[in-house]
Amino acid sequence: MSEQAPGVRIGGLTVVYKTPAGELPAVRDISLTLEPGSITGIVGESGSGKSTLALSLLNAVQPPGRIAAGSVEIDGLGDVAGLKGEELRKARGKHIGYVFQAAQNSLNPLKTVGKQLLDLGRSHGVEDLRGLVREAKELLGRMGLDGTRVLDSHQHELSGGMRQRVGIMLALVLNAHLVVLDEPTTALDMITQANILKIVREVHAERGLTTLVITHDIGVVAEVADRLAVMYGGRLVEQGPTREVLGSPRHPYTRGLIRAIPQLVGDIDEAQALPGRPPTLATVPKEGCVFRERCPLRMDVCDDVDPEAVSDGPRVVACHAVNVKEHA
Ligand SMILES: Nc1ncnc2c1ncn2[C@@H]1O[C@H](COP(=O)(O)OP(=O)(O)OP(=O)(O)O)[C@@H](O)[C@H]1O
Repeated sequence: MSEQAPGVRIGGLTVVYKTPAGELPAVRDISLTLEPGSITGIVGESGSGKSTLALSLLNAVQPPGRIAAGSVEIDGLGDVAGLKGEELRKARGKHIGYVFQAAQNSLNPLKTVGKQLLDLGRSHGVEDLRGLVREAKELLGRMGLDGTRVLDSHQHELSGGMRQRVGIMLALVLNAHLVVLDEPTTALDMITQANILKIVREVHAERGLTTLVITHDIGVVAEVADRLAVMYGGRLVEQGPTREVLGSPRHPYTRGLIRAIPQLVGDIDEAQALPGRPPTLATVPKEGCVFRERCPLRMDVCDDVDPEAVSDGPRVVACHAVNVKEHA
């Protein structure tokens, strides 16, 4: 892969998990482009399929899950949905930096962070291991940690927030140009969170990265992302430039998500929780719109016909009610 920010084109991606009721889709027919050099945020409530989509970028969906259809084209790597074995292992880490959702718990409890860093470097053929350690310390220092101390520590000696920052360091240290951050700031207090998001933005700009941030917290996306994609029940319901989507959300789900956030609404008394609960794999409707059970704009057609994603300039919305209104 080139030393520049790669573009990523996800096309018609469907990922299923095997369940007692058969194989059910957690991600269904999703198409999404990550422009080179952009930060894209994916938001949605728990269970909407965000992590499954992110894992597909590394072809790392584990059984009982599998990519059932579609492609994930990454510039310089080709369709990673078709990569296997050694090729795939090399692509991970070196080309794609990844912070897993449970970053606080993903370190090896028996080895110091420094030893794990060296293992990571060796397994990706890094020759200048001293340089790697220097880089790791620099990144940890920027995130407000004492790099030397952290590298000498075992997992149990670090707080959840410190482990999370170690996870971010490990995702960035190999100089991958595509970086996927799954809930990068969940264990952090507000001030540390703001600081980490600032560093994510800085490193993104300095190194020329393409970055994907997965979060249930729309405030995080508002803070960092150029583009925003909203997932519900395994479908992408709305996407567009972050400012436009947050400023004038079109899909009723996006509107509901935004109305539920006091910081974005501007007044805690105005914030209204989104009624109802998101579907699970077993309850997500197989036909029609996945959001209809909670939708204030529900129409008859929503029961039978899955709304198509309709583009309007940089905005894309999949909703019968919105698209009828705006294209009438
Ligand atoms: N290993 C698995 N086996 C069966 N179902 C799974 C498995 N992993 C995830 N799922 C289901 O797939 C759906 C999507 O899960 P996923 O973790 O991708 O969502 P998410 O939006 O990232 O949610 P969260 O923020 O809670 O992680 C959920 O209904 C989840 O229960």
